[in-house]
Amino acid sequence: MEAGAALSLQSCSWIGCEEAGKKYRGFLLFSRGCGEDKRFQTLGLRDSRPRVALVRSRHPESKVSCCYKKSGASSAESQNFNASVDEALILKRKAEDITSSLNGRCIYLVGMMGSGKTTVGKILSEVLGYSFFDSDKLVEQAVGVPSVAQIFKEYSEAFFRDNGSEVLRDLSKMHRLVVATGGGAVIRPVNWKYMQQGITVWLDVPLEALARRIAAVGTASRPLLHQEPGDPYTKAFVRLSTLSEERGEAYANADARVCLQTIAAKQGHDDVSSLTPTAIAVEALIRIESFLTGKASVGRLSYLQG
Ligand SMILES: Nc1ncnc2c1ncn2[C@@H]1O[C@H](COP(=O)(O)OP(=O)(O)O)[C@@H](O)[C@H]1O
Ligand SMILES: O=C(O)C1=C[C@@H](OP(=O)(O)O)[C@@H](O)[C@H](O)C1
Repeated sequence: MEAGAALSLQSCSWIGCEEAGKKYRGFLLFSRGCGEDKRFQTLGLRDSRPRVALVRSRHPESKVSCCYKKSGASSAESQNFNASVDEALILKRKAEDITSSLNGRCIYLVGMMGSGKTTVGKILSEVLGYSFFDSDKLVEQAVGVPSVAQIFKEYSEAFFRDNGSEVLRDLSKMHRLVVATGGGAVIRPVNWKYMQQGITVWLDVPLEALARRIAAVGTASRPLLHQEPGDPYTKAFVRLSTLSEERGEAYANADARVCLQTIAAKQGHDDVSSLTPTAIAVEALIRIESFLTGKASVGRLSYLQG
């Protein structure tokens, strides 16, 4: 289903699209003209569980964003995500270059917690004229619990992962979406089956940078980091190291790899913390283009066959 079909249902209405007609028959879709974090709404109960549906984005038109102010950043991490006008133009041109070969296929961003899937995903969605979804937020909506941490606590990690798979399955039937997946989505082979309906992109960020970013915002929203002792940076670094070892092979299954160290090297330095999300988004488009033109693939199916 074209996401736009669902997205075009701005006000209170019954779902009329083909897929919704089959699957979500009889559910009332409503939109309150809300902001970007409320582009999806819980519908109603089917199989005794709430479902999600897409509603119109307030900003469906393609546009270039070049300034991102982080909220809640510590002074050490405090920075404007200022992309230069050049970067913003390069991003726009690159997006125009690949639009026709993308042909509406969805983009699934995978990577460790804090790798920038949400931040970069929003930029990509805007410049491509796609809609953006965070699969964890859709799980929260579907379960009716406001945070992933609370889902882990009240139910279990397995319950969270089951719901994550259902969300990915539903999204895989749609087009023109950028999806920021949860960092652990890659561990379930069935999720790859869903994500490979579109193009998967791995944001490969050094552990030190991940831990720095997570320490800046705290570990409260990331339940897998709660158990470790120590200060937020150490907690994050220790746990992320183990997770990264466990998952390295899984991330490498992505169609395109965006390696921050490589981008920094291209820019003539080795400091990944100076890379703007826009520069990372540009690299993502370059890698997607290489994948589409058959010039590069990190290894589709290798994880599933292994
Ligand atoms: N390029 C970047 N440089 C510095 N900080 C970043 C960058 N990209 C994202 N961040 C910050 O890192 C944190 C995690 O980013 P987020 O996009 O939420 O990651 P994910 O969705 O992969 O968990 C956020 O505080 C975000 O502002
Ligand atoms: O790596 C993981 O297993 C997880 C990553 C989190 O998502 P983000 O990658 O968006 O932080 C969230 O799904 C949950 O805390 C588990």
